Formats: sequence, C-alpha cells, structure tokens
Amino acid sequence: MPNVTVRGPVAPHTAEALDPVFTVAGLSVFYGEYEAVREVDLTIGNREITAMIGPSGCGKSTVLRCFNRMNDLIPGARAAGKIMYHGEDLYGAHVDPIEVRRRIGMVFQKPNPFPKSIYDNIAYGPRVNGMKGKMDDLVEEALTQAALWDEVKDKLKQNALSLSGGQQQRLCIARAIAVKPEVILMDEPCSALDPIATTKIEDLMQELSRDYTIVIVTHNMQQAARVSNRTAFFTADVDERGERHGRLVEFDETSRIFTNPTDKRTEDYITGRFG
Ligand SMILES: Nc1ncnc2c1ncn2[C@@H]1O[C@H](COP(=O)(O)OP(=O)(O)OP(=O)(O)O)[C@@H](O)[C@H]1O
Repeated sequence: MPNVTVRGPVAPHTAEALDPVFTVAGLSVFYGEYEAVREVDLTIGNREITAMIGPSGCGKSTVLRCFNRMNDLIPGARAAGKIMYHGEDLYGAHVDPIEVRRRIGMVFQKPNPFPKSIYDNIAYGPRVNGMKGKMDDLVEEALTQAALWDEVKDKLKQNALSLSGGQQQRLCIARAIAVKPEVILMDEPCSALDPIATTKIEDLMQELSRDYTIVIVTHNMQQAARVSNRTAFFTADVDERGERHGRLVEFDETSRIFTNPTDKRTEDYITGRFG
C-alpha cells in the first residue's frame, strides 16, 4: 500500500461539501495542433489547498496556467471546454484577462523578484492598479502575511535580489498578495529551495489557506501530502501515433489519494512503481 505519510490537514470537508471556486469541465488544452491535455473535469474548493501531481509532461502546469489565463500569453495555445469561476465563464468574451490575473495571482518555480527594492516589489502591483500615495501599511501587511516582515523591515530599500532564494520566494508571495487576489496559483514554488526554506513556504501556505484559495503544482508527493486538502493526480496517455496527452486520473481528498486511491495508476505513482 502507499507509504506516503499524510501530515497535512485532513480535508475539513467531504467531497460533497466542496465549495467551488473553479469548476472545470471537459478542459482540453492545445499548443498549435498538439493536444497537451485532454478533457479534464475538476473542482477547486474555496480556501482549500489543491495539489496537482503527476509525472513530468502530463500537463499540470498547462492546466494551472488556464486558471488565470496565462496560457493566453503563449502563441498558439488554446483552451477548449469550460472553466467556470464563481459560476462565470473565465474565458467568456467580456472577461478581462488582466483583471483575471489580478484576482488569481501566480507564484513561479524560480523566485522572480523585480530588480528593485523590497518595498517597490510589493508596491508595484497596487500602483499599476491605480493606487496612489504612500503604501507603507499595505507593504507591511503583505510582507507580514508572507511571514517576511521581521526579516526585512529594516532594509525595505535594499534590492530584492540581495535576499536569499527562500526570502525571494516569500517576497514573490507577498507581491502576489499585495494586489488582494482571491486565488494564488503556485507552480512548483519550492523546487529551487533548500529544505528549511521549503518548510517555511509550506507553513506559509497553510497560514494563507485561511484567507486564500491555493492551487499548487508539485513534483514532491510528500509536499502534496503535507500541505493539501485535495489532490489531483494526472498522467499522460500515449496514442496510436505515439503522442502524449495529459489526463486527470483521480481527484479526491488528499488523505484518500495517499492512503486508499481508487485508481491503480495513482497507487503505482504514489508508491513509486511508476513515474
Ligand atoms: N509553450 C509550450 N509550447 C508547446 N508545447 C508545450 C508548451 N508548454 C508545455 N508544452 C507541452 O505540453 C505538455 C504538458 O506540459 P506541462 O509543462 O504542462 O507538463 P507538466 O506536467 O507541468 O510537466 P513538468 O512536471 O515537467 O513541469 C508537454 O508535452 C509539453 O512539452
């Protein structure tokens, strides 16, 4: 049986009680002619952490980027099917992708602060969104929420690139929070970090999930087990022409995925027999 320890929160709700923020139905994503992801149905619960796991190339990042329309920025990328966000079609003609990305923020694999001061990294988003004047309170609040304030409060004018990798990633989380999003998407946020910095980000995610809906792509199954309420396991099928197409195999409460998965492919993956 699977031997991954579930140390994170046991999902507070049963699957029936899931309070949907996103409802994904029949989502397929293409890069040009290539169908990278096929017919995904998935629901993301409010103020939960949802982990997306699976072998390399099965489309986790592709699906994640659909949640804030980042794929729109990739030439030739196209999504088919539906993603409803609070019951509204995220890809509807009247929806402004810039506003979507304000409400649904993203943190990337490699910390990517701007080459500006710590303060300006946080103030940048609100300024772009039209906020004027001093932003001291907002900067403090975002850095506090990202568990970074105590470490940087005396050097807010210092260049953000002088921070350690883990601090830079928390700064990126603070930058995402500063524009008051509802959802934070995280694409392997700890893969460039050491174990101590990783633990800090994981603790922070738990804290943030009180106020935010979080979706995380991770290669680290222990991490998914530790932090998430629900887990989506993806894999890739190979068709008769040898092309790989990502698919969602199983989506359930994390405790169930790691202790009693329904699908043999999930069990093989989490026990290390495959992937
Ligand atoms: N910009 C792109 N243009 C063309 N194909 C792409 C692009 N991005 C991803 N793909 C392809 O789509 C498929 C899914 O990629 P994706 O990065 O979403 O998978 P993943 O599960 O996140 O992988 P990994 O775990 O290695 O990051 C892969 O075959 C990949 O080569």
